[in-house]
Amino acid sequence: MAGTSQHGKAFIRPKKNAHLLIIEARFHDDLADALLDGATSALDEADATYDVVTVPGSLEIPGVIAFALDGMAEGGKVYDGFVALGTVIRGDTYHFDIVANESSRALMDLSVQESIAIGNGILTTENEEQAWVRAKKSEGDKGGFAARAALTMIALKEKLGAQS
Ligand SMILES: Nc1c(NC[C@H](O)[C@H](O)[C@H](O)CO)[nH]c(=O)[nH]c1=O
Ligand SMILES: CC(=O)[C@@H](O)COP(=O)(O)O
Repeated sequence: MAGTSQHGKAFIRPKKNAHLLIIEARFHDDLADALLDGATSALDEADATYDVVTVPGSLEIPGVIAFALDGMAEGGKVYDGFVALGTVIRGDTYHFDIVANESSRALMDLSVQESIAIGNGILTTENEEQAWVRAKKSEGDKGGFAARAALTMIALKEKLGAQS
């Protein structure tokens, strides 16, 4: 896979034991297993804890983060960061563009407007083959990448003094 590297220097870990929410879309079930495997392995390795919420498709992921933020504001469970996992594979219609673009747009809006740490592990590929290369922990490990990106954002939030 072109451009694959561990990007090791880009990742840092938070000082605190972070607790994250993984939201996984299972529209493509087997690929979802692979992404989740990578993400949970990365969080385990960093001694982070996590809950997992499952949704039907990637378009539902940002809404779940919004629900969790509402819950936190009401005294519910606190999450230091979020990991979004899903796979969008191009079909015959414009639906691909809607799911791929809108899921990421909403994640970016949440990230910037709510000042929250999000790792975006939603694959957007032309076909299943491309998706597998990116989802497998032993290959592209995009689930692991998204989890490490979320931990890095939590650490940067700590470093820059933002309140969680
Ligand atoms: N086609 C894909 C979808 N589509 C489903 C939507 O995400 C959503 O669940 C539906 O529109 C109901 O609101 N989702 C994916 O994650 N991947 C796809 O390839
Ligand atoms: C997200 C997609 O593109 C796909 O699942 C939908 O396929 P289609 O455009 O053929 O309806």
